Amino acid sequence: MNDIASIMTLAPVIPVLVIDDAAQARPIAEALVAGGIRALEVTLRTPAALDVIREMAKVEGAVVGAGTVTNETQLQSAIDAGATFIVSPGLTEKLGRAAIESGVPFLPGTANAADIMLGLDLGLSHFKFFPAEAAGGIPALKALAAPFYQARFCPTGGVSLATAPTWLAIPEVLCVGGSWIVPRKIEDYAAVTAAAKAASQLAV
Ligand SMILES: O=C(O)C(=O)C[C@H](O)[C@H](O)COP(=O)(O)O
Repeated sequence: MNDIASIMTLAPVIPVLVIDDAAQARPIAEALVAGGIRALEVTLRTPAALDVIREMAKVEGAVVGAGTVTNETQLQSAIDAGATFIVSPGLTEKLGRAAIESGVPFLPGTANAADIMLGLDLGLSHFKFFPAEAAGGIPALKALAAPFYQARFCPTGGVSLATAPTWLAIPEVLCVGGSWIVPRKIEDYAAVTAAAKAASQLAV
């Protein structure tokens, strides 16, 4: 799995994970994979995140990436922990160049035309659209996708199971991202598998 397009098309949804306890990493990843969701974005928002990546990477079928990567140091730590793709909330030239140089599949956040132009200049073509709802929602992405017809997107930020189908109906959208599948306080792994199943069955 060495290109971002393949990772984006494993399932219609990439779950955005905020996990506080590394002991929950494997059961959560197993529950998601059982529900048909393989690409897992572990955000670097908790002290446990790098351990979570290490644990999830042991789960068969899981394709584990790091999210909330904002600089080169985090990029390297995530790769060292076993992240096989990298997601960032925004795009800087420094981070973009470092990610490209490392060879890791990279999905940088973009919210406007200038962000996308920076990405295209760097040779990137697949972007997160973040924060999707707050940055103008579906009308904004449709307007951006017209001039940047070569770009492909993963809208993230405010997307839900209810709104995902409308986003996924946009031809330039390969998948959506969202935190709704795995709540931060989790007790019921069967519910995670059920939510993953519902998400994995969305039409693309
Ligand atoms: O952590 C990152 O790298 C981000 O860019 C932010 C997340 O992708 C969104 O916060 C998910 O949004 P919700 O699904 O509305 O919770």
